[in-house]
Amino acid sequence: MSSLTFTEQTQQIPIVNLSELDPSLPGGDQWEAARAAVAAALRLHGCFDAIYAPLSPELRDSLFCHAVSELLALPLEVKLRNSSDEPFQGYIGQIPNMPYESLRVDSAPSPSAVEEFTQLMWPQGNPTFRNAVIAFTRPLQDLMKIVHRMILESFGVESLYESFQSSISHGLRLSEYGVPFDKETKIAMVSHIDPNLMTIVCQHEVEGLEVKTADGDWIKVVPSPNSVTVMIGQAFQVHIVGKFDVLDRAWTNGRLRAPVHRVKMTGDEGRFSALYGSRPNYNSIVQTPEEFINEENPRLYRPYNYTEYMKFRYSDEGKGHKDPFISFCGIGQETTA
Ligand SMILES: O=C(O)CCC(=O)C(=O)O
Ligand SMILES: [Fe+2]
Repeated sequence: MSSLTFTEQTQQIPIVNLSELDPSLPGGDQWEAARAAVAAALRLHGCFDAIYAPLSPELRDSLFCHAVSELLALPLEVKLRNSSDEPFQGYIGQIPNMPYESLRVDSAPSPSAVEEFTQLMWPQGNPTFRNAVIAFTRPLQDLMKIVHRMILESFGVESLYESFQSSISHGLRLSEYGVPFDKETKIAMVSHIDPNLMTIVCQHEVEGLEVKTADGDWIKVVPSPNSVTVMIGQAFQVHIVGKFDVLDRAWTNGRLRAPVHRVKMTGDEGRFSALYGSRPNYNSIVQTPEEFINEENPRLYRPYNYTEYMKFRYSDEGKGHKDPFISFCGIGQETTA
């Protein structure tokens, strides 16, 4: 018998089937119906579960049953080679009271980038790992293109799609969670909003991801072998900004919201997840397009340098702010530390 409460069991994030769609062939009844469902889900929750058949259970198995466990089992000094000048863009781990480790394959599924990462970890080569990462990430890249395009279309700015795509970078983060040290809260990753544009989360068997609703309830995202979870990040919120979408990220009755989420592990098993993310290019400026600004919707965020924001967000100074994002680029909004 499950120990979940009635409320937790009955709430779930929307599910949208995008299996039959091709990012380079937008349009048609099926596309438009799916786009309406995606737009509604992102307005309400900032996320949804995408069923996407090209990401087959076989591709997921070859990533999680072999590649991820082999990577995370490497000695620490090898994993530390996955370094980056930008905060949280390479190896993450060794955080006090947090049994969590994670590495990032920058620019996956580009074969040369994945090969470079593989060589860094296994100088003798590891074609099985490289191929599993490329095969797993390719459909995720298509899925992300579909959702990016649908978002721009749903706001009538599809003409910005090509320039938007060329202003962003991608990466695959592979993570392992041990059983949380705090047996009471069972929190494995504290609640947060992703700073990037979009994250697609693939949970492997063991659940943990939870998303906060506008009413403040936590919804458990149950892993399924056929779906992945698509989430909006803060930078997209700036691109597609809503008049009311400030400080508390309240339900805006309109535009998109970047959802607050966390990882909570209730069982006694470890957990793997893979996150495919898009973010603005290194040192690029994130700016709400003029198309979204008018008298009723004044600019809410100053144009900001994404890399500089990442540095601020994770600095001692940034951590002291209630909402480092608003402090960094909010216009006329509360900035109290
Ligand atoms: O592992 C997960 O399910 C989500 C992790 C997450 O939210 C993050 O790394 O930002
Ligand atoms: Fe996150």
